[in-house]
Amino acid sequence: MVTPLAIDVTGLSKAYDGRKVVDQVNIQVAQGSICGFLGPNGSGKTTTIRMLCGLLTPDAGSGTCLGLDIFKDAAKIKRQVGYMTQKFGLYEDLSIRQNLDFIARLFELPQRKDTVDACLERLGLSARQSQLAGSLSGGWKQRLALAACLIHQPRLLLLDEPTAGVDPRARREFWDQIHDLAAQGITVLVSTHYMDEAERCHELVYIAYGKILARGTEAQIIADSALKVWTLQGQGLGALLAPLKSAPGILSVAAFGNAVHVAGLDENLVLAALDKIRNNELTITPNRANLEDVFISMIASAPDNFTLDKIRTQVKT
Ligand SMILES: Nc1ncnc2c1ncn2[C@@H]1O[C@H](COP(=O)(O)OP(=O)(O)OP(=O)(O)O)[C@@H](O)[C@H]1O
Repeated sequence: MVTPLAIDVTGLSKAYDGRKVVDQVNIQVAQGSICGFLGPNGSGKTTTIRMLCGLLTPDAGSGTCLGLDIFKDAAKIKRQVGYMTQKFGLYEDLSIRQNLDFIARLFELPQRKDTVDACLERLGLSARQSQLAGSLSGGWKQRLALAACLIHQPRLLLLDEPTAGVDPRARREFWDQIHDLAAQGITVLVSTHYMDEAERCHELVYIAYGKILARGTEAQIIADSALKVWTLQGQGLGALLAPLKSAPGILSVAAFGNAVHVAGLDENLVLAALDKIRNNELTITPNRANLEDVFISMIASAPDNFTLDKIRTQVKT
């Protein structure tokens, strides 16, 4: 049986002041799947998410969220989607329970007290329910924010960098919750800058300069990139980084602990660059690309719309 799509949009576009910040974006996410939405700052993730949940009207495109038309049924979509914004959006001078009760009123949920109790219980917030939201640590604030976007039992969660600034343990607990929710059939589209979180997603979409550059599972994206990577270890690595970065054909040079990853698409060019710095102190071994190598290399080789815009303006004037 084919799993229905919770998100199925084509050609989504949005421009601000004549500049396309989301450009012909297609996203399909199967129901119950966790899709990681990655991309550098300003690449269009928030704008896309806001178009999906009906908060922003696309300039162009078509499609459905939860089977509802993103243009005609925006109000209905909003009621069935949980949207967690980048910034903590709850009332700091209300307690955890009061915040959840407030949201339950907004959604006009029946049996409000029982609903809030169940939500507190589900997110492990019952013992802290009287604590003011403003006095919570980052991890607990994030848990409350997740509770707030789950209270009306949405079928789709749109999470915009939900774990920014949260410690590793709280992040791990958060991701365990996300997987529990997906196992219950809830679909999740989550934007993140953390590669370990990307690895916990069922599938990934990578956007840069408003355009989707890659999609698929982690393994598919790495294989499709055809990126060649070598690992360098040894003395004096620090001094070699600058010359390597500027060598032709090198798309990414990154230190990982005591090793450096050097990546490029053209094996001959990378090997030529490595030959120039080769010495007896260095060990150079071919390696498997990781997601970070792939994404950094994609940015290095992607056309920068904003630079292009600048050039076009200069040409006109
Ligand atoms: N209301 C707006 N008016 C003008 N420009 C905007 C507006 N909202 C977003 N932008 C611009 O659109 C581009 C995409 O922004 P968006 O917030 O969608 O990126 P993002 O991928 O979510 O970034 P980040 O990872 O930093 O959150 C940016 O250049 C941003 O400055």
